Amino acid sequence: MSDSPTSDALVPVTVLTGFLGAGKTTMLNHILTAQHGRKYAVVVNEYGELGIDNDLVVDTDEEVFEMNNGCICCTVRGDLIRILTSLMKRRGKFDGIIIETTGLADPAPVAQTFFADEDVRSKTRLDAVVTVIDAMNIEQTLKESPEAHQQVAFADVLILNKTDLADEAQLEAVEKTLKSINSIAPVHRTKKGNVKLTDVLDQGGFDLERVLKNMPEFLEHPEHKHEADISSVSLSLKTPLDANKFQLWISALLQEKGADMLRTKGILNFEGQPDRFAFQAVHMMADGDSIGPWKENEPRESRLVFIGRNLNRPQLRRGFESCAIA
Ligand SMILES: Nc1nc2c(ncn2[C@@H]2O[C@H](COP(=O)(O)OP(=O)(O)OP(=O)(O)O)[C@@H](O)[C@H]2O)c(=O)[nH]1
Repeated sequence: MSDSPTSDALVPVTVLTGFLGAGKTTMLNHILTAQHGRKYAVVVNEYGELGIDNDLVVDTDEEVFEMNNGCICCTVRGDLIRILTSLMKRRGKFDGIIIETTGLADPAPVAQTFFADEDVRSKTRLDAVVTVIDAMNIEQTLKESPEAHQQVAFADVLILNKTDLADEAQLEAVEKTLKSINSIAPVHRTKKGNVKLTDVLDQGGFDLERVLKNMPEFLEHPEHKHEADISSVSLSLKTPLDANKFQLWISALLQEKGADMLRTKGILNFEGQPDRFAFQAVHMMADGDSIGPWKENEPRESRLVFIGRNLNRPQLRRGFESCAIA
C-alpha cells in the first residue's frame, strides 16, 4: 500500500506480541542492547494493576513508556494513540518505535490503530507484528487461549523461543502446528530471545492486503473478547521479605497450582539486600535475579503480580504477607 507521505518519512513501528511469559521482554532487551546504531522509543503495556515490566526492561538511553491498567487492545487504545502522537512531536530523537503488548493482547486491534487513526497513519508505518512463542508451553496454550491463536495467526514473523527447553522432535512438532495456523510467516528459533535483528526489524511492511483477505472486517470495529476466566492479582508489601520464607512459600504455591498460574512476576525487597530482586515464573518454572539498586525516591516496596485462572486473592495475600520478616 503506498500512501503519501512516502514511506521513508514514516516512523517504523514493530509490535511485539506473544502469550504470557513467552519471552517478549527478554527479546526486547536483546534488541535494545544490540549494536545497531539506532535508537528506539519503547512502549510497554502490561496486564495487572502494578507495573513490573518497566523495571525489567534494560536501562539504556531508550525512553520507555509504560501503559498499565488494561490491555492495549481494549481500554487503553486511546492511551496508545496519545503516546504515539506525542512521540511524533519528537520525531528526530529516535529511528523507530517498538511496542510490547501484554501476553493477552489480540494484535489485530493494535495493528488496526495504525490504519484507523488518521494522525497515527500519516506519521507512522506498521513494520511488522512479531510474535514470540514459548516452545515448551505453546501447544497447551493454543488449546486453552484464543488470544494465543490470534497472535500466531496475525504474525508477520514468528519467533520460536525457549528452544533450550524442548528437544528437536518437539520443536519440529511446534513448527508444524505454527505453520498450520500461519503458513506465511517465517519461523526463527531463539534461546533467551537472541534473535538476529534483521529477522525482526525492517521487515518492510505489515501486509494489509493479506490481512484484509483473511479478515475483511479488519478496519472496522473488531469484536474482541478476552478469556473471562483469566484474572490478575497484584500485591504489595512495605515490610521487607525474608528471602527463605518467600522461596519456600512460592515454590510450594507454584508446585501445587502451577497449571493455573500462567505468569508470576515481582520486584522484591529482601531484608538485608541492597538490590531489587526480580522474581519471575511461567507456570511452575521460576527464575530470579538481582536487578540493581532501588532508584532514588523509589519506595522500597515489594510488588508481586499473578496472572492466571482461579486465583484466590485473600489466600495469595495471606501467603505473601507471611513472608515478611518477623
Ligand atoms: N529457559 C529459557 N527461559 C527463558 C527464555 N526466554 C525467556 N525465558 C524466561 O522466561 C520468563 C519470561 O520471560 P519474559 O521475557 O519476561 O516474557 P514476556 O513474554 O515478556 O512475559 P509477559 O510480559 O509477562 O507476558 C523469564 O523468567 C525469562 O528469564 C529461553 O529461551 N529459555
